[in-house]
Amino acid sequence: MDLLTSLKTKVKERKKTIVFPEGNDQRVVRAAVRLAKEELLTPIILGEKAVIEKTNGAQVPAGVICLDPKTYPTSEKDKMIQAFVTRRNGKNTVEEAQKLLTDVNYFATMLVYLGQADGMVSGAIHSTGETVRPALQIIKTKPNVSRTSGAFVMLRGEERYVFADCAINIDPSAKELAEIALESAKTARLFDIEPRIALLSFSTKGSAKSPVVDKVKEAVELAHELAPEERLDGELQFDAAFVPDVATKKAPLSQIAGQANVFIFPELQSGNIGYKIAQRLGGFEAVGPVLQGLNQPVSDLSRGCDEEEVYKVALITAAQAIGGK
Ligand SMILES: CC(C)(COP(=O)(O)OP(=O)(O)OC[C@H]1O[C@@H](n2cnc3c(N)ncnc32)[C@H](O)[C@@H]1OP(=O)(O)O)[C@@H](O)C(=O)NCCC(=O)NCCS
Ligand SMILES: CC(=O)OP(=O)(O)O
Repeated sequence: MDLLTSLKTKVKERKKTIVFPEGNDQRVVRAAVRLAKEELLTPIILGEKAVIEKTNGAQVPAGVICLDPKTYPTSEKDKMIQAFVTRRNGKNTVEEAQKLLTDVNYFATMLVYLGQADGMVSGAIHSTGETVRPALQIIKTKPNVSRTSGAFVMLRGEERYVFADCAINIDPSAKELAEIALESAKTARLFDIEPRIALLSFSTKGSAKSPVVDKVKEAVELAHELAPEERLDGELQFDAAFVPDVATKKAPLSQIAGQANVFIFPELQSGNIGYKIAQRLGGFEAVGPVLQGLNQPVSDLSRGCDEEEVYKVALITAAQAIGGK
């Protein structure tokens, strides 16, 4: 079954509510309206109804909730402010909370935190920092996860891979890299990919020496200790990880080399550049970033996304809300 069909089947059974803070962006509004019409999820679009309908170019159908934070009932807003201050545990005052909650990403994240939505999709017009910071501060990571990270599912014909971290951690430590690798294995399984994980480098099995290579080697050791059952290896160059002939020459003893389908980049510059090259030169569709390791799903779009990508990322967010990772 292709990715889209399997996601639709999954989310249709247990319709989730997803909040879209960017009600003034046509790609977002049209994708949300489509998802409602197809009865795949219940969208909450933030903004004034008249503006949302103008953005859509038509009235929004029944099943779409338009919610304007500016006219949100005072009693509900007060509850939200109190919940925010409590969650921030001394890090923000009531005055700061009032100001922050005028930001649609903070407002939408609080709807998720308070259980009024099951997930959030934003980032079509907001930067990654603006989109994910509220989630990092409010929703936070799951008990055994110290850092959230961003994975892309890369699709081309029958090919399906996971690339991470392409979105969040600028220079992860060895421990964080190990965690990113193991969280990416869970993301892979969410997309029916049985993970074979390569921790990438410019070195294969000691061919180059550098502290940055040592970081990747240490991450491999830590990941093996944390999850000995996972099929994982490194440090590997991309060709050694992906091309069987090259793997035979560069890493003949590796069980993963030449067969990897989950690629872990050593830091964010290579991860973000790598996925965009595969997307723009390699003709892969890049779906994501899927944020891994959060207590509740929040997805950050790329600002270069189109309506189709918003549609798919929303389906993924709903699938994350259902679980099964
Ligand atoms: C994600 C990012 C915005 C966080 O930066 P920041 O908000 O300045 O981070 P801070 O260190 O001030 O931390 C803010 C909060 O988030 C938490 N946090 C930061 N990074 C986190 C992570 N990866 N996972 C979990 N929590 C994180 C901090 O613990 C802190 O929580 P607290 O306020 O409760 O103490 C930053 O790492 C970043 O800019 N990454 C690159 C994003 C990007 O441009 N990607 C390319 C395009 S996708
Ligand atoms: C994921 C990503 O690179 O996002 P943007 O293109 O919005 O910076």
